[in-house]
Amino acid sequence: MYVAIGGGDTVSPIFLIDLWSENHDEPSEDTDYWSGTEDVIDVTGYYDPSYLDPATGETTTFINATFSRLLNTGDIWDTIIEADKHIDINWGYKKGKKFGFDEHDSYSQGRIKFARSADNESFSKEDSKYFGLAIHLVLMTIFWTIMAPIAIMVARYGKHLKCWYWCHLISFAIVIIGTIISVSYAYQIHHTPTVQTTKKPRYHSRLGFIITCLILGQGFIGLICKFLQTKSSVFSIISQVRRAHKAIGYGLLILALMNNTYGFAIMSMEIVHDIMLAICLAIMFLFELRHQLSFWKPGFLCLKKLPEMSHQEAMEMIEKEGAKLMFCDELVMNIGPFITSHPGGGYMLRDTIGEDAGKYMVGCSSINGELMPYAHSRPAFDYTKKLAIAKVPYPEGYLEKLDESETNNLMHWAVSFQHALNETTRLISLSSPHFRLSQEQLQPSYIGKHFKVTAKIGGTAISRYYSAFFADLHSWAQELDNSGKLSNNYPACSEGNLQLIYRVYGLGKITQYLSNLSAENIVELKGPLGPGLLLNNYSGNYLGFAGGTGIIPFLDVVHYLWLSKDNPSSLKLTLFASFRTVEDAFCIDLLEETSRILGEDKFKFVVMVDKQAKDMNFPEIIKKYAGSNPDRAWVCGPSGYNNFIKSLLIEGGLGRKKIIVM
Ligand SMILES: Cc1cc2nc3c(=O)[nH]c(=O)nc-3n(C[C@H](O)[C@H](O)[C@H](O)COP(=O)(O)OP(=O)(O)OC[C@H]3O[C@@H](n4cnc5c(N)ncnc54)[C@H](O)[C@@H]3O)c2cc1C
Repeated sequence: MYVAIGGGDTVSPIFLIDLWSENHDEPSEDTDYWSGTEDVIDVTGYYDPSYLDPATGETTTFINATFSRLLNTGDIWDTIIEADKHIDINWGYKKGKKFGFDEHDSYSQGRIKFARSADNESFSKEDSKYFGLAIHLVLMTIFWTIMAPIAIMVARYGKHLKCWYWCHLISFAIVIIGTIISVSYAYQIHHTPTVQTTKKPRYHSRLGFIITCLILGQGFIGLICKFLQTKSSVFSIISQVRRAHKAIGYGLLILALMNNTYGFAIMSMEIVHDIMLAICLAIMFLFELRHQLSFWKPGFLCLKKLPEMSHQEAMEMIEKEGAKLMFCDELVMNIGPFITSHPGGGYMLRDTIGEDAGKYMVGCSSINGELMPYAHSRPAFDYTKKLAIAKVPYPEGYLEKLDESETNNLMHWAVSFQHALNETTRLISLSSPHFRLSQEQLQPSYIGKHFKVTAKIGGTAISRYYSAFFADLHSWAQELDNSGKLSNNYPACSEGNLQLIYRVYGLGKITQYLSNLSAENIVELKGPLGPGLLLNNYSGNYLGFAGGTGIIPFLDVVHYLWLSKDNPSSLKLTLFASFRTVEDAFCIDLLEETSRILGEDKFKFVVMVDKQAKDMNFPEIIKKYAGSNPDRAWVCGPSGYNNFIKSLLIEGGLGRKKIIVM
């Protein structure tokens, strides 16, 4: 209930009007509302603008107003006054002739008790309700304009930080609990029947109610999301729950910021709110811009300061210390703190420790081959830099640099020639005026490394990886081919040229691009990259599993065995090669003939084409070989194939650390 008291600039009678307002807007008369009645009765008193205060002897203004009102008027637009209980009262006044609500010079609030006896009367200048609502406003501002955006930004931009999850969880736990308490408190001190509420308070309370219900659910979904990311390996469920959590989170933030707008408007403090909201949105916008465009790249700058670490050293850390390391091109990443934060689920990273993740990042492989390959976004590539703990130097001597100013990060090689090994498989020979492939004796550590080919296709840069090899297939075939049995379809390797073999896919982006290149066309390359076979010396007993073009890294091992046939060497390889069709197979006669001449105790070669694998009970054979305790097993093929072989090897008793998945 408002009671407006009006007067003039001369000693005059006063008048009072019974008004109602829920917020700090101009109130309307009760009679303007539905079923409202004028309930101020028996008004007497006067307004004296030059009243002589007997206490101070000074002239001042004085209002004397006496009126009656039933404690319970029965009008829903009047507060029920309970006798002997404190109620809140606000007042404002102004000097001047004009009567209005927006020009009060002074205002304040307090508490008053309408007492049954004089002893019980009380009045104090303090308004508990106003104070309570002000606290609610401050808390909601802190929670939703500061803490919630920080918690969201930590989750969006800080997943590489160890503490991000706890920051997110604790911040939101505070926001959730704080909101529920503050909203309940605000409702307790300010519950008003819906029919009495005007537009802004009504929207404010309804939105507040929706937010309070949603935040509890959101907290619960957040915990489920974390549980699934940590424990589950069902990608579709993880991704749906994560998306729901994200969508509700953003929705909640928008609703809460809208509701803060109403809250501030009710308190007539729009300007404060607008400034805070503008700052909050500007900060969020800048962070997002940076995230999307990477215009400020601390990760990139830090890269130069990273210590160097070889693939071997990183693998030792994995084996001996249980470090959770992974490679991405030249970077060594510590993915430990990130495992359960990976949007696709922690299982994806757990399964690929020790592997080069570049293939998953660029979208030419998917985990276990179960999903469609997914080309990661630019921000995801930035994460690899943030997670990097070291940089692998390019192997010295692999490529001879003819021009020291050139870098392996971005090389341009020209096509010398392309040669069809079969209907779908091509050998491409590349030359460069700035680089030459090593002509020295082949270092074991070079074997199995790959190069990254990048091309702009349809305006987008697409990258794929291709294994390089050193063996000169032509002279190898000639040396083997005493009886003229070989197909002799092998091109001679030009000195210093880089050789890649690729299978052309009908819809394959990069293989279509490569197959359309002619002599002298330029190919953009980065490399050599990847751990390769991690061979330290030419000794040991190894198992090799090659799926399709996965046979390429093994060519150099077998070629070494061939070249060293007259020297005693303790290197032994058993190689299983699988092809989908006979037409897909290549270099088979070369490897079979080498095996026949060297003998199976040096190089055993088993080649299978699709159905053959079933006929010969391939899984049992793999398990048997795994049980023969080789020094290491190399698995190189599409990710589905790799995963299949890896699990059979583990089932057969070979330790995970002995299996190198390429
Ligand atoms: C370390 C490493 C080394 C490698 N070495 C070699 C190598 O030496 N030689 C070699 O040939 N390959 C190699 N690969 C594989 C190579 O990187 C490419 O994945 C392969 O050449 C296909 O690339 P692409 O761009 O032509 O095909 P992509 O465009 O990636 O398509 C691949 C296949 O998927 C199909 N496909 C694509 N998109 C869809 C879709 N939306 N729906 C259904 N099907 C689709 C295509 O038709 C094609 O059959 C290697 C991979 C890795 C990780």
